Amino acid sequence: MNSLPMQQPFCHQNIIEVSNVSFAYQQKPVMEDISFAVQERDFVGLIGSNGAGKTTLLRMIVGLLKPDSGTIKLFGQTQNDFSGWNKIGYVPQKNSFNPLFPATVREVVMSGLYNRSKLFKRVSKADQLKCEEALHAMKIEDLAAKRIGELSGGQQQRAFLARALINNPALLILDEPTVGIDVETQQGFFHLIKHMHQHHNITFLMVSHDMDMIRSYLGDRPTRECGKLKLYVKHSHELEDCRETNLTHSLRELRELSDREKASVASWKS
Ligand SMILES: Nc1ncnc2c1ncn2[C@@H]1O[C@H](COP(=O)(O)OP(=O)(O)OP(=O)(O)O)[C@@H](O)[C@H]1O
Repeated sequence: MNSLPMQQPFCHQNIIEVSNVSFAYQQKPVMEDISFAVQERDFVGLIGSNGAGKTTLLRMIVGLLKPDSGTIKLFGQTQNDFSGWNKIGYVPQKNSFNPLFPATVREVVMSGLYNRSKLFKRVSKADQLKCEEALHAMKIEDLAAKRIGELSGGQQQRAFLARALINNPALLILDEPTVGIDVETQQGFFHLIKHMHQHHNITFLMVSHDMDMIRSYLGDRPTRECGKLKLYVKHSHELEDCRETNLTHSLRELRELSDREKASVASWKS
């Protein structure tokens, strides 16, 4: 009998696996024995009252805080073994920048590319191109040369999203990304992240207090509750499809590609 474990369908792979995690600040417990998993192509909305520990949890996931007990795996590896940090884009809770902060928007966005090995290298043409693409995606090309501190809160938030996008992340972790952003920009932003979720194979973990947005995209009821936290989850396509193999996904991608090509030929002809 074949004793090999059955291979998981592609998009059922755990991207984040939080197992029995507890954390306290100076002996004051924030969460106890939390476990959940985020699978590839999930969009997870993390909801909870003020002080429930949402930011603390995100900071543990991205390695800025260490759980007191329990483990967190990323892309199947423990955080100690994990080296693919550039696969993760993280936008922390809104910061307000001192208007005198010297970096320009372009420099802030570019800094998303730097890790220890790149810090002292010259910026390549390819890196510049990535930066321009990220600025373009967030529609802030015209602000690129401005000092980040001169921007409005919403514009700063876009710059931080561009910074998170520059590495073309597989996982985007957002902590209340639309706080302080006007309604129109919020709608544009949600439209963009939904598009990224449905068409660009990005997995999302997002803290938000915007229940209208959460319900409209992720449904009325939480899929899971752990401690004081509620998780609203939507997979990027019908889960039934995932019972198939990778082939379903490949076919879907081929179909989407061919639709896009048809659309671009049609627009070229007209
Ligand atoms: N650096 C810190 N030192 C001590 N206590 C902290 C620290 N950061 C957060 N806390 C406390 O830990 C608890 C959880 O904070 P956290 O910021 O994770 O909550 P949250 O769910 O993100 O809240 P909010 O919705 O208000 O952003 C709160 O009681 C908070 O006061």
